[in-house]
Formats: sequence, structure tokens, C-alpha cells
Amino acid sequence: MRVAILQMTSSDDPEENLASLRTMLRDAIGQGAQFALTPEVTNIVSFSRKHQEAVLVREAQDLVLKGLQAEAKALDIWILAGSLALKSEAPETRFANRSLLINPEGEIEARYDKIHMFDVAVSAEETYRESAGFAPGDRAVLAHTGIGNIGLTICYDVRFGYLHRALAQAGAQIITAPAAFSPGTGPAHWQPLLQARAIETGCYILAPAQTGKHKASAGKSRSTYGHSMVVSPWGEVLLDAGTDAGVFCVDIDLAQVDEARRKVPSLTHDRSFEAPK
Ligand SMILES: O=C(O)CNC(=O)[C@H](CS)NC(=O)CCC(=O)C(=O)O
Repeated sequence: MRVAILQMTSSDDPEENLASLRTMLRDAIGQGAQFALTPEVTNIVSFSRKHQEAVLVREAQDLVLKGLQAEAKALDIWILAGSLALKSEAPETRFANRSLLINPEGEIEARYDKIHMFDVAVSAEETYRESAGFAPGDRAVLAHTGIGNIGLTICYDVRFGYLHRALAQAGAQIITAPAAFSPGTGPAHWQPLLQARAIETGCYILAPAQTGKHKASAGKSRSTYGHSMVVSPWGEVLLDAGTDAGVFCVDIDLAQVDEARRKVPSLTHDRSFEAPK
């Protein structure tokens, strides 16, 4: 199967982002892709709560999602909307950071709300408090599909290996890890974390990322690390997309999942042990 990783520099305008998605999806089809994946917060990168409140809507009303569903059907392709920022159902007033898997009929096969919130002070200049704006999910999601068993994760989740282990032990062959990784942590952490998750689980890791300097939104600008990746179940980096936006295709073969797990069956070697005191 050929997968297309759509590396983007999303702006704070969902319509503009949908327009560039349409162009990139045609490029992906031209390259023969059967599954296209977009980064975290594909529909909007903005640090302004006020702006997000003004433009974001609930899942059922979201035009980027509707647009992607129409494209999936028209182009006969699977699409992972890595994540969309969406309004939640009342009484929750924070947004949802939701990953949605769309099949070639344009139907939503699976949805996952990011579980781990990025509440981190990387440095004095670079701090994040995702849980102020987004409500965390509390359910791991594994989609059994015609193109494999796909476990959904988002960005900061990459640091929580127990989630990936649970997905793999439930049958995942592919784990998706869309991201808007921070420039402060990316250089040291992004690639080794993805490789570790691949090696521990024997899964393909597909990690489409936001990249570059995003247009200032309400006076606040933001940069993301880029370097979208595909990592094999053996832990080899099959794609490092660098820092330019674009469409990057890689062929994957799910037989490699069985092969990696046959060589090192660590997923089946869990032991229970007394907790440390
Ligand atoms: O705020 C939004 O618009 C959407 N959410 C994000 O971009 C989130 C929280 S700020 N980013 C991450 O999780 C980066 C994790 C990371 O960089 C690390 O683990 O080092």
C-alpha cells in the first residue's frame, strides 16, 4: 500500500487550509497513494482562543471534514484527518482535538480524541497549556479496516508508550501519530520517540506533521518542527520529510509487521511485577 504524508503549514483560516488539502490530495492521487494522512490541527493553527471560538464549529458542521469526506469519495482514497480542532458537545466548553479516519465511501470509520494534553514549559519563551483550550479524551481507538488495523494517536501521545502497547496488543498494525511538534523539543525527541514506539510495538508509525512558521493569528505567531516521518515495524526511518510543506509517498507492506514481531516477540513477553515502593 502506498501512503501519502501531507506535510502542511496550516493557517488560522480553515477554508484556506481546505483549499491546500484539495491540491495536495490530487498530488497524492497522481503519485498512486491509497491512504493520505494530514497533521494535527489541520484545519486551524492559532493560539487565539477568541479567534478559535469565532471560527470553529462542531464535528457535524465542520466544512473541512465535509470537504475531506467528499474528496475521499471522489478520489477513492482513505484519508486520516490527523486532527481537527472542533467544538465539543455542551456542557464541555473546551474544544476537542480529534483525529478522524475517513474511508473511500466518504464515511467516518473512526474518531479519536487526543488523550494526553501538552501542558509543558519547554523554555521561558515557549510554553503550552493545551488543557486550557482542549478537553482530553479518555478512550483508545483501534480501527479494523480493509487497509489494516489502525491505532489512532495524536502528537504528545507519542511520549506515552503504554497507549501504543495497548493498541498493538489489541491488534494494531499501523499507528498514526499526526503532530504539530514544538521547535524546542523536536530536534532531540521527535525521531527517537517515533522509532521507539515502532520498535516496541512492531507497528508502522505514520507521522504527518505541521511545519514551519505559521501566519500570525491575533498577533501571536507559532512555529512547528516539521520532519513528518514514516517508521517501519523494525524501527527504520523510511521517510524524513524535512521542513518544506508537500506530499511525500512511501510504500508499506503489512507482512513486515509479522516479520518484525517474529524476530523480536517482545509484545508477548509482558510480566506482572510488584510496584516499586
Ligand atoms: O494547540 C493546538 O493548536 C493543537 N495542539 C497542539 O499543537 C499540541 C499542544 S500545544 N502540540 C503538541 O502536543 C506538541 C507536543 C510536543 O511538541 C512534544 O511532545 O514535545
